[in-house]
Amino acid sequence: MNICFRITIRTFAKIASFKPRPIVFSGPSGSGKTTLINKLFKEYPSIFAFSISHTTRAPRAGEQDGREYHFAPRNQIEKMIANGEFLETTEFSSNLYGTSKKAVEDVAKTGCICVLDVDKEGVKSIRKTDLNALFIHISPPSYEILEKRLRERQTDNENAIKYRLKEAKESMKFGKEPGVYDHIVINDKLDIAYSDLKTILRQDIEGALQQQKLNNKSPK
Ligand SMILES: Nc1ncnc2c1ncn2[C@@H]1O[C@H](COP(=O)(O)OP(=O)(O)OP(=O)(O)O)[C@@H](O)[C@H]1O
Repeated sequence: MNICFRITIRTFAKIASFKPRPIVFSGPSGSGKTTLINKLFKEYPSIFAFSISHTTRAPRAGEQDGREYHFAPRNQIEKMIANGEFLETTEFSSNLYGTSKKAVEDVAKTGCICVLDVDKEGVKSIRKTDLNALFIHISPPSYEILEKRLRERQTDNENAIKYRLKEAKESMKFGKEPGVYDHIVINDKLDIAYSDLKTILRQDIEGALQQQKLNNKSPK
């Protein structure tokens, strides 16, 4: 076999074999998940991507089916749930929301690392599936600092803050349960938390960057 041909086969084998694993972020509201995820997206715009969720809620002005969400009627989503097509679902303000396995696979197929931001129920559901994901818990340095950050964020009224703080206690307890999360990042000083996160994700990021280089070099 000619050497060039052998190298090409090896290259294609590499391209076919590498599939970035999804990263599941979870932690109390206000712990800094969005802040840290946004930093990853900013530093690695071609590496990380969100999957597109399904929802029964009506599209808002400017939203497009298949871009912000897959908009679908309740009976269709319920049928998909019954077929085991979802990794996790949740009901909020009388609307169903869910992340389908296909939506996450679609991201992996592009060579990007799929980012999921879910609550503890979502973590429990995804843990039960065969999705080879990495689970990261983002934790505030303390409950008191979490409360301070939620108040300073100024996005919620008093009732919403009280609700988030109540949920946070459960989420912080859940974060310490053995075997649930692969890593815990304490978000005290933002730069340090981000650097810790990048250390955890170093191999995933390098793998995806490598993959994208191979994809760009491969014959079209
Ligand atoms: N290390 C940090 N130090 C100080 N403030 C921070 C830090 N990380 C995040 N914040 C601030 O705390 C607030 C909550 O952060 P963020 O919105 O990212 O949390 P979240 O976990 O995504 O919350 P939710 O689940 O409600 O979306 C924001 O105002 C953010 O700017």
